[in-house]
Amino acid sequence: MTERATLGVAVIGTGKMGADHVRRIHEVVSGARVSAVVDLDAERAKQIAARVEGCTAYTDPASAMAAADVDAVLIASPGPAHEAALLLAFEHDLPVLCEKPLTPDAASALRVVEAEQKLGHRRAQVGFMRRYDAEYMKLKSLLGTGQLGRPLMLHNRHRNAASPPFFTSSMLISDSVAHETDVTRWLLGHEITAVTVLRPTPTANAPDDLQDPQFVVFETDGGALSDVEIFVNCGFGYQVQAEAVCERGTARIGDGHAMVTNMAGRWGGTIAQDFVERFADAYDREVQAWVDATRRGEVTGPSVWDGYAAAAVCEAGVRSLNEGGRVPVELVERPGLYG
Ligand SMILES: NC(=O)c1ccc[n+]([C@@H]2O[C@H](COP(=O)([O-])OP(=O)(O)OC[C@H]3O[C@@H](n4cnc5c(N)ncnc54)[C@H](O)[C@@H]3O)[C@@H](O)[C@H]2O)c1
Ligand SMILES: O[C@H]1[C@H](O)[C@@H](O)[C@H](O)[C@@H](O)[C@H]1O
Repeated sequence: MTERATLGVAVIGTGKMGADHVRRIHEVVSGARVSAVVDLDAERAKQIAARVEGCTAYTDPASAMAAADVDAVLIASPGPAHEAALLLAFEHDLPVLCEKPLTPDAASALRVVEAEQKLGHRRAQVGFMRRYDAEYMKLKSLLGTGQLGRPLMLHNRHRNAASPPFFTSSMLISDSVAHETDVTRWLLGHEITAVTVLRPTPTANAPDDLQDPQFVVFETDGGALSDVEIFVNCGFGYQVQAEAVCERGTARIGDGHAMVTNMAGRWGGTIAQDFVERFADAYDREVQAWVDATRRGEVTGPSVWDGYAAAAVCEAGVRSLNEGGRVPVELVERPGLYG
């Protein structure tokens, strides 16, 4: 298959993540250029477009996707807007990189799976970027060697310095723990079969009515347990850690000891302050891999099925959060398109 010339990408949503992806495609990634940006906020779209020569600002995704210089779409609008943008991209048969979550609930995610199946070929990759993080990749490859034996448990910690004003208790699951649903499925190669969410007394540092932190337990069809401490107003920085406990040993990532200093009777390092800093390399690798695959006419990386499975697990998690107890996860049969 011949490689396409430079890929013209439309970035939909130019907030924190979308603006960072525009910078990435413009300055870091090879083989692509930002030919369009879309934001409901016209002023914001114009400001971001002005950073890239030849980039047009739009306020609606349909006009951008119809433009002659748009070959592919990167969706970075909020989760509830993803379904409409994905279905529109499929109508134009355009390749898509869609930020997580695929959609915020299982029914809408399933509609996306069905729409892609109708196309008859994979078109979209979901932005579960931890699969491209050097530390997670090392852990995945170690588990793959079998040296540690069968994984029994996975302990995950996911801490944000502060949550944005629009964050709700359900979003700790559907927006944040969405990452650990994918990490658990990907690292262990198991499906998650049930979710239990426990509610410690909230921190006084979270906005009123926000259940923060939460403690989540996943059960898997391979008999493993994966737990997640999700704490989005920890105050001190951005931390993502994982420890696999296996039959013959353990392996841990995310301690972030890039440099340790000793000074004035103390030792220590620094903690990243947000995801843009902590996962910078992973986002670069993810977007480059998407551009390269797209130019080869392929779709690789986390699939729409992975996005649907994560949405179904998160929906069960939100039910457990609101109603209490253990909630089983029901998935439809996996279509052949997803192997
Ligand atoms: N992979 C990661 O680590 C990571 C990190 C942060 C955010 N995200 C994801 O990226 C997406 C965006 O998050 P963010 O933090 O940048 O949000 P944000 O609120 O900073 O930005 C969203 C932008 O989208 C615009 N918008 C809203 N609805 C739109 C629509 N229908 N069409 C076009 N534009 C629209 C808003 O005006 C805003 O500028 C979310 O899905 C989020 O979960 C992923
Ligand atoms: O949308 C963001 C993003 O996915 C981050 O990676 C995660 O740490 C945050 O909790 C979430 O709100």
